[in-house]
Amino acid sequence: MLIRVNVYLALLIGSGLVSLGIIYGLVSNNGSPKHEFETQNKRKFQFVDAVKSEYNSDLINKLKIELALANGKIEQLQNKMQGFEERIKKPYPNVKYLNYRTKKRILVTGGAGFVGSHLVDKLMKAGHDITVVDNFFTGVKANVEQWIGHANFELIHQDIVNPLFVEVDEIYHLASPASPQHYMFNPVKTIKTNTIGTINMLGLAKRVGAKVLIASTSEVYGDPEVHPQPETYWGHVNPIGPRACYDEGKRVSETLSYAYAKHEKVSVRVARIFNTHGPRMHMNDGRVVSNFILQALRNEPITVYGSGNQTRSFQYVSDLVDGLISLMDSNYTQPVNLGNPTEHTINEFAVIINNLVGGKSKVITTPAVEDDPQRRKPDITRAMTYLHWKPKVGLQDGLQMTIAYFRKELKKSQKNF
Ligand SMILES: O=c1ccn([C@@H]2O[C@H](COP(=O)(O)OP(=O)(O)O[C@H]3OC[C@@H](O)[C@H](O)[C@H]3O)[C@@H](O)[C@H]2O)c(=O)[nH]1
Repeated sequence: MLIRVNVYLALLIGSGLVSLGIIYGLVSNNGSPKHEFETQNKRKFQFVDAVKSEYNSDLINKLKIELALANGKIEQLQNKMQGFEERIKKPYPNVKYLNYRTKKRILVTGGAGFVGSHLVDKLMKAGHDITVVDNFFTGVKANVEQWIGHANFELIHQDIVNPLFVEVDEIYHLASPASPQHYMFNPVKTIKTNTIGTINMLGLAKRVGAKVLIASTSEVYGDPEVHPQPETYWGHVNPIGPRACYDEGKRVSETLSYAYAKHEKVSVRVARIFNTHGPRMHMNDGRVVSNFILQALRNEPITVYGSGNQTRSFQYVSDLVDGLISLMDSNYTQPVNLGNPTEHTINEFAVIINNLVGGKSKVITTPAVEDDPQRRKPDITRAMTYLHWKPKVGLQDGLQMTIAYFRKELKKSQKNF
């Protein structure tokens, strides 16, 4: 019994001592229990604040990621919608009504190309029946897609090196690669197109009694020794140089035209086309205008081949199309230069284009191109006299439209990658 009482006492004293110890500990540590309570509370709040701010920054980061994902999805949907909108068939552009007396059946070879498609637009709008034949080497269906399905329009996928049998009243023979990079890609093919292809078109014209316009080029003058170049100048062409497939090909094309005119009584027109630019030039056309514009838009160095002192004169595509139609409609059968006589050096073009684009590209010089014509400017007296034609679109205005086109194309192509 005594032992049990002692144990109780010991326990009581022990627990009392422990309590005292704790109270002492608390008091000796921070002064008063109230203070300790406040400190603990403060700590608790600090802890809660820290947790809160960590939670907040986690939350913000999470929200940021979700926002970025949502933005990505919105952009994807916008692109999809734009794709759908582009696929929705737009109504055809207005086409004039022509009766059977005034409506012509017209064949445009190379009609899906840069110049050809603009010509097709104008002839379609004028109300004629148009047949386009193209092998799509440099032409693209998109250039004529606005007419596909129209009752006045037909598209034939064929190479004109193979004979073509259609009934037409007029033939605009534009089919041939025209950019030096493209025509040098397969010189034999370029020669075949401009010789066999031209024979096929002249043969067709002879068979059906059609009038035929041959798209020739300023390149028939080669690296000219006469400046500016009148149609009476015979030219200065290297017959075995890298450009010969095109230059000589077009010269044979002209020769064939006048042989058919003289001996087969085919009604021919020959347009000598000078440098031209405008929308629907190929993105990788390789010619100076498209190269410089794309380089300036991408802030890449502008590549001037050689000294840059060589000159060119650029016309806008709508002027050329007007000239081609005026020539076809005229009674004039000798070759006619179609070009804009405003002449600039390539160095000047680099600056003009860079400024118009508002780019920061620097201009660099790369090795000169073999047989590059050093000066080129059309004498357009003939066109003015016999066709009453002269270019209407100024260089800067035309370039603005070409730049706007490439800006749009570049955006499209960037979206697709
Ligand atoms: O990036 C380039 C591209 C071209 N050039 C130069 O710019 C000048 C024009 O060259 P392009 O390739 O545009 O065209 P070219 O005048 O040589 O040939 C053109 O002539 C008239 C048309 O019939 C044809 O479209 C084409 O053959 C050349 O002196 C060429 O060397 C550059 O300095 N840098």
